Amino acid sequence: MIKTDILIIGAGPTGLFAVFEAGLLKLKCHILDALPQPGGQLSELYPKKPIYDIPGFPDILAGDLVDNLMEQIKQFEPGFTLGERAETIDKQEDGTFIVTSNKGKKFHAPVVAIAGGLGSFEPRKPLIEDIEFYEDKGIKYFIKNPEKYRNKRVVISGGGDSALDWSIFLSNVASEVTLIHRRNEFRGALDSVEKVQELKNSGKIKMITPGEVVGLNGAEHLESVDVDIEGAHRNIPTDYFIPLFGLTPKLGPIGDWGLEIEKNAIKVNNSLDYQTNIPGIFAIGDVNTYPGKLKLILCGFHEATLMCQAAYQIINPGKKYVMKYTTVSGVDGFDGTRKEAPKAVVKAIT
Ligand SMILES: Cc1cc2nc3c(=O)[nH]c(=O)nc-3n(C[C@H](O)[C@H](O)[C@H](O)COP(=O)(O)OP(=O)(O)OC[C@H]3O[C@@H](n4cnc5c(N)ncnc54)[C@H](O)[C@@H]3O)c2cc1C
Repeated sequence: MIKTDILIIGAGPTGLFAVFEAGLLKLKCHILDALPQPGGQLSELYPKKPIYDIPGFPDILAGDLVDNLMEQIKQFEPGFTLGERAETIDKQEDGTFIVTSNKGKKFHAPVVAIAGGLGSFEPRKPLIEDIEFYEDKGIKYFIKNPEKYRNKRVVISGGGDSALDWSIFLSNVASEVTLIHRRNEFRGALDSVEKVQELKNSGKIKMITPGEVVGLNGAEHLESVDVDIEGAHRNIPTDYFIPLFGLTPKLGPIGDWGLEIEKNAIKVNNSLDYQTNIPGIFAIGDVNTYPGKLKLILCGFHEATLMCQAAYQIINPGKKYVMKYTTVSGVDGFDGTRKEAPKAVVKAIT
């Protein structure tokens, strides 16, 4: 049994930053994630994409943000259990919780913070015969490492941001990019649509609209796709077919924990601390919902911060906590490290 102060379910940016904020309050965290690596959507869906709305970073690659968060929390020595899914939760008589993973591992904590994001990632798959046969033999639903596609022929289908953004990105990597969408209009950001149009005009990508991939060919590996273009059929030789039709959000087992759920998200009390209808269980980041909710990384950071303050009160009932700036108090890592507050600042404020 692993014992900790806060069990965090989900190692996305929200869960990772919660470790830092908890550490400032001298609370220990253990993180459980179904994926084999930390970072949530950032590592799984777009590690090589720049993010432009992280305060203080004019731009930062998603993968680098995850690396930075891991570096920032190292001093608080969080425990990690990766590649295991939180399956069940049992409330104990003393109000604490025991969470059990799908592999039978048990975690005991007075506070559980669900930072499960979209839940388990389930790509929307097109209904094409034999599609399962070609999975990992030329069909990909996520792009993890764009280098895999260097000098390869790629067919992307979809009409949203992912399809547009990856077509733009891979136009500089792949030997040939063909973007296929079943309508003439795209749903993505206007500047991405314009960029794709420019790339098409300059011959850097091919575009087929309206069109739909309806058949897959190849003996051992995908060799070509059949496209229906308003009733006419065309065969396009390709090494990879990447249907980017979005993800079906699935809360998974957490959906059966007795939490109030609204549209696949966990309802929380946003005016205070992101606590759910079960005291001691919090939901932070993309997984929660409340009036005005924005699914953004920086909002997850904020929610994690307030959640930790409330967790402190549950773990240390009646103990008063006075918030101090890190510039004033410094940071005492659990690993014995100390980041000193600058002396001049301490003097000016105390
Ligand atoms: C293509 C794309 C581009 C984006 N660009 C931006 C941007 O520019 N700026 C921005 O602010 N946001 C952006 N976002 C949104 C941003 O990625 C999310 O807001 C952010 O990832 C939410 O973080 P999170 O930690 O709450 O959840 P997630 O990142 O989704 O992480 C949740 C983790 O929980 C785990 N998990 C779920 N259920 C369980 C379970 N039962 N047991 C164990 N583990 C579980 C999952 O495996 C996952 O690792 C983008 C999203 C996408 C898809």
